[in-house]
Amino acid sequence: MPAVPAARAENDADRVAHLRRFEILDSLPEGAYDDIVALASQLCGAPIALISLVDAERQWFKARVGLEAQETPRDLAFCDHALLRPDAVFTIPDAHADPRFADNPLVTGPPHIRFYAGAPILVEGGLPMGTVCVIDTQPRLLAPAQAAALQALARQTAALLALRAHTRLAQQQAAELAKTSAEAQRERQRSAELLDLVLRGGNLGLWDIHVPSSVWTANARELEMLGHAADGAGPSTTDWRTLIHPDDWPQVRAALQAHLGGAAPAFQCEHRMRHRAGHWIWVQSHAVVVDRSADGQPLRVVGTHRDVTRRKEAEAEIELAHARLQQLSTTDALTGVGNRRHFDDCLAREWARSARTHQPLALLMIDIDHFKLYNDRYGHPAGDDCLRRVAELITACARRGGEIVARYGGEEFAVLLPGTPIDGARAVAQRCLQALRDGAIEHLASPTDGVVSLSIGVAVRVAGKSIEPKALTDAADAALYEAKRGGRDRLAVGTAG
Ligand SMILES: Nc1nc2c(ncn2[C@@H]2O[C@H](COP(=O)(O)OP(=O)(O)OP(=O)(O)O)[C@@H](O)[C@H]2O)c(=O)[nH]1
Repeated sequence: MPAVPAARAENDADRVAHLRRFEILDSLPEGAYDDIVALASQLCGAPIALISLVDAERQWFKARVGLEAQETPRDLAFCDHALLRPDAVFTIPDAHADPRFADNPLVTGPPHIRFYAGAPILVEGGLPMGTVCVIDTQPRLLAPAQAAALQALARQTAALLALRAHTRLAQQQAAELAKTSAEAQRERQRSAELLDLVLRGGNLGLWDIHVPSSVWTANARELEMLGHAADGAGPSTTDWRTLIHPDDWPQVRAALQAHLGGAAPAFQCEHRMRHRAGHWIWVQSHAVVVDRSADGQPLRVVGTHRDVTRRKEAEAEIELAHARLQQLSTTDALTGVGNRRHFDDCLAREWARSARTHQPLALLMIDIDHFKLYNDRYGHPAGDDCLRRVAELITACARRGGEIVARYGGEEFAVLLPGTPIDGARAVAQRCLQALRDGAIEHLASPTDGVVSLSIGVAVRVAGKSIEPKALTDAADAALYEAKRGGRDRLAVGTAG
């Protein structure tokens, strides 16, 4: 008659799943479990003692004494029967006399079981995982104290399983924590790399000011920008204010105070900073308050600096070029005094001023006498030299400041005298005539004294609603004509319009 397998409990699948969660099946031997079977064998005086865990189709021995086999099929397992009465010690006093086991190969063959007693190992929730059991080759019984000891050892085994579960959970949590913290570390690293990339890509130095102490710290790029070693050896001062150009300090302070006081969302400004080599570099500065005290006082400001020295230099060059261009566009190339365009602009401007202030505006129209004859006699290049010299002499006569000397036409000059009444204008004209006489530029072809002379028309007007600037130029032209007609080397004053 074959062995009679135990009936399966309804929750057997749950039980097996629970057992497998301990991940103990097929694990290596462990001292704590070995101790339990050694104790069971000794306390019960049995040659064989096992911790048998009942898997789906086998029983596997976590610890054993007196038996070679590591596992047996579940159908042959005495322990499987013990699971049906979880609260009691399952005992077979004599397997030969029990029809369920008499033909069991473990009874008829090695290890020749006659006696079996198994205490179920009950884990949390009351599910039996297997038994702590003792086996003898002789029929017998357990004393009540031995049965109680076997149950105590089964509880110890359950406690070991619970401990194993807790340990594994703790290990898993520790591993997850380590993973999370490694991920957080990696994330921090990535952020730092990204920030570095942004700072490098934008060529930005990073700085940090502790506001109450004004102590300044900076990253490697900032230090490098200021000429210090990137290894962190910064400027000898920790007070950032001493690094700022004194001329720029008021502007920096105002921008900073606007932000610290809440009037501006950020501190932004361009200013110069001291380079270690002694020169100044231009930086574009951006910063924000990142920490405030409980009462709202700024504690920490973090910002960036971009070196904009090259841009600033380029801007200065462009400005200079622009100024040069501006000057070129208003200057007569031959004589260096203002050109006609400049004169026209100045006349319009001064006319408007005269209209506002009711101050007189005087104009001298100055023409070189017999200049055609000069060119004819001395040649055109000498004529050019003569024009330059005359321009110099006239400019020297208009020395009050505010006067405008311009080349009006070929050998004709104009001097505009803002705020000058007729007497003053006449005096300037006289000085010009005298300067030419004193200058004594040889002009042997001139019927007038053998030196270059001038004819000057003088006119003065106060601008008004019904009078145009042309009135002034026409009057000066008419006066000039009078001077020519009167014999040259003289001035004539235009009549008041
Ligand atoms: N060398 C030189 N000559 C110039 C320049 N611009 C105008 N002239 C000459 O100046 C002369 C002006 O001659 P005119 O207008 O006849 O008058 P003028 O000979 O000075 O005689 P008056 O004005 O009547 O005294 C002309 O021969 C022009 O060629 C210049 O830039 N350089």
